[in-house]
Amino acid sequence: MPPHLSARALSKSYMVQNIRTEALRQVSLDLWPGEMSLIIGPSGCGKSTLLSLMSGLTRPDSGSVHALGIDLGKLDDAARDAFRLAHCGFVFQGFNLFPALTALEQVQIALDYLDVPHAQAVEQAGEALELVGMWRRRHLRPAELSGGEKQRVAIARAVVKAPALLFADEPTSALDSVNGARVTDLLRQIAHESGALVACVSHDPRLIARADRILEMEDGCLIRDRRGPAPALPAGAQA
Ligand SMILES: Nc1ncnc2c1ncn2[C@@H]1O[C@H](COP(=O)(O)OP(=O)(O)OP(=O)(O)O)[C@@H](O)[C@H]1O
Repeated sequence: MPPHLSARALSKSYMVQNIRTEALRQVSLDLWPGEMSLIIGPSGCGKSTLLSLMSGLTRPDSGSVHALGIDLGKLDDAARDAFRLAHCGFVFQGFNLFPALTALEQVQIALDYLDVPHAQAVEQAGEALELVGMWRRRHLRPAELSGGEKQRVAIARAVVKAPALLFADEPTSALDSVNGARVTDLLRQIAHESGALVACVSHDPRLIARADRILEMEDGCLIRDRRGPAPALPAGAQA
């Protein structure tokens, strides 16, 4: 099976007040569907930059990203936006939920952007909430949910359109260790059951045991790439 995402010799630097920071130096990697890869490393080593380049949110200074066989560097901004809308889901540390919307509406709204008919959007949103164990709390607004529950709603919103590529940037950093572990297990379960490629950034070494693959970064470079110790979740397992 070919990789769903191939990065080659990716480099990115930032200039701030005449000081250049090399955030990423010649990073190459392949990611496959059905796997949850964890990108770890110390603060400032380039993890978020790598995720941003791989998802087409940012352009590299040099190097290339092929995602689902498409060279993202050849797409103009509008085409990259369309690619992300169609194929990518994102989960961020701050949940990014709308305060006024219920859990069901938060998820349903992701389908409105894709012009999915209302009744179908409600049904799919319900299924996504079921997947993350939040169906029974679908009428609640963010202020009425715990941090772990909010992150599960955010994950439901990211997966409701069945993206081939799911990117998570520090999805557990606002959570205690129990909820952090549950959210990580859920991301892995989604990779295994839906076949999505899941790339997750974290500086939390406790998550290493829960990933299929661990990519370790230091100073803008990928310094280690290994398989995780986590056994596959049994079919139908609840994270
Ligand atoms: N938009 C930006 N402008 C200037 N410098 C940036 C920008 N984004 C990242 N950097 C710098 O690039 C380097 C890598 O940042 P990045 O956010 O990718 O690291 P990280 O490993 O995700 O860090 P953390 O774990 O703290 O979130 C850092 O030195 C950071 O200060």
